[in-house]
Amino acid sequence: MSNSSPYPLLFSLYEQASVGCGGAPSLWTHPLDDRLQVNSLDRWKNVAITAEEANLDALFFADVLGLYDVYGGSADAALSWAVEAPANDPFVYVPALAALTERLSFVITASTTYEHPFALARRFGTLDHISNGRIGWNIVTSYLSSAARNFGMDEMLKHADRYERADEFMDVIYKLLEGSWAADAVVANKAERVYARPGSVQPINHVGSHFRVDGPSLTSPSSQRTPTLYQAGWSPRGREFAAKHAEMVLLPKKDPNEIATGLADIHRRAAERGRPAGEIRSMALARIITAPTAIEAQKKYDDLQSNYHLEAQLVSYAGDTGIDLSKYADNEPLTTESNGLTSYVVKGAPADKPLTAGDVRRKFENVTRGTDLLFIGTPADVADQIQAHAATSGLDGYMINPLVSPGTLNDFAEFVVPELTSRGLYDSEPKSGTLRSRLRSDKSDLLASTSYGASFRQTLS
Ligand SMILES: Cc1cc2nc3c(=O)[nH]c(=O)nc-3n(C[C@H](O)[C@H](O)[C@H](O)COP(=O)(O)O)c2cc1C
Repeated sequence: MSNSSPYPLLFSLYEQASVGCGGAPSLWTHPLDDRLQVNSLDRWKNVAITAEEANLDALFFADVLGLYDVYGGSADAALSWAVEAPANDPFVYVPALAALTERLSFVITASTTYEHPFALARRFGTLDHISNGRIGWNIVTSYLSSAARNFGMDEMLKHADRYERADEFMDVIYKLLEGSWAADAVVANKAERVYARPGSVQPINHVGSHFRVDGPSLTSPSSQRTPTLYQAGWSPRGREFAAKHAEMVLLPKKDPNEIATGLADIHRRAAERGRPAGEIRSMALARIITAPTAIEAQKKYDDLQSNYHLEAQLVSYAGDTGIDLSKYADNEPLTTESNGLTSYVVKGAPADKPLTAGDVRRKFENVTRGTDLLFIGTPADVADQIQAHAATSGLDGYMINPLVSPGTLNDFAEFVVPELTSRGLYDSEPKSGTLRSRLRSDKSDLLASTSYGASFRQTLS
């Protein structure tokens, strides 16, 4: 475990301002699902308030910047199935939701490939102020060619180039948010007629391969300064990035032993940079199907299965990986080359038997997908499964990936939270403070002194 005491576990809610949320792209068609209300703030208010009342740590917003137009060579199927479409801007929802809640934190996905670090630092700085430090950033490099074409590029950057740009992006963010305003910069004294000490606010004069930014930051330091940093790199380059920057890593795997090995590798890489294991917390996405009895839970599963559609899943797979299964017959061997989400490519066939399109289709035949972590059964069964998974994987917590909204969240709050609480696995006491202070054992609001980002404080303040 990454912390001295692994319990209680952390729990957040995974969402996307979309109808066909990535993890369950056809289940918005379920009669009880309310995702068609994506454009209504009331719908999001209900989600946020339920999450806050259940004492989840954070509401996480995934995001994409283009349509899923790989399957069948067009966006038709993605639009028809609403696969990660529409894609509203989470930055617009979060200030409203922060005003409607007091304790819940919000993690927003933002891309280092298509944002500009100066503008993003300003937006995060402002949001962190008005939410009292309840903001996290899911740092992504993006994987859709359609996004590249929306931002004036012919095709997306190669995987390694995306991470290289991301590293420089982070330097600019740290220079602005950690370095450009010293701790004593804001005086805010009406009698002396001084807001900020000019000498304590310094330009950053950043000149790099991708960005030229004079600075300083346009926002004064917020309680966290840099938002709490989430990241989900799994490739060797992605893990190196996580080891350098992330405070929360999201593991795109379900097998607890595979997760444990990946986590150990990230922690080893972090240790080489002087970062102790406890500085990097960890979560995986989890699906939960629960009801008071095992028979009712199985009925819920069957009901979800009858509203699940393989084609929507294949549209999602095509967008994630760039591999279009509509072009392959079942027995055809499949490429596993990807410039997209390399870790999402279904692999695993022995060398002498290439993976076929049929193998991948079969993997996605059921609603819980062969690739996803599922906890199913009575509340006690689910708690047993979570406990066993956490003990083997070493994860600090789970991000609930709703199958049906708001049903999955309501079931978790009603059935699973009391069971986990009674076992000491869930902290159901209302928690206040910044997002970072909730994740860190020392309760600090600021980046750890051993983090790479903190090094920009000394050089520039
Ligand atoms: C829980 C989770 C959430 C993710 N959310 C997003 C997202 O919202 N937008 C995005 O572009 N990528 C998202 N990703 C993809 C990651 O940012 C990353 O590209 C992926 O895990 C592969 O990393 P790798 O290329 O280093 O293997 C997510 C991954 C995970 C595991």
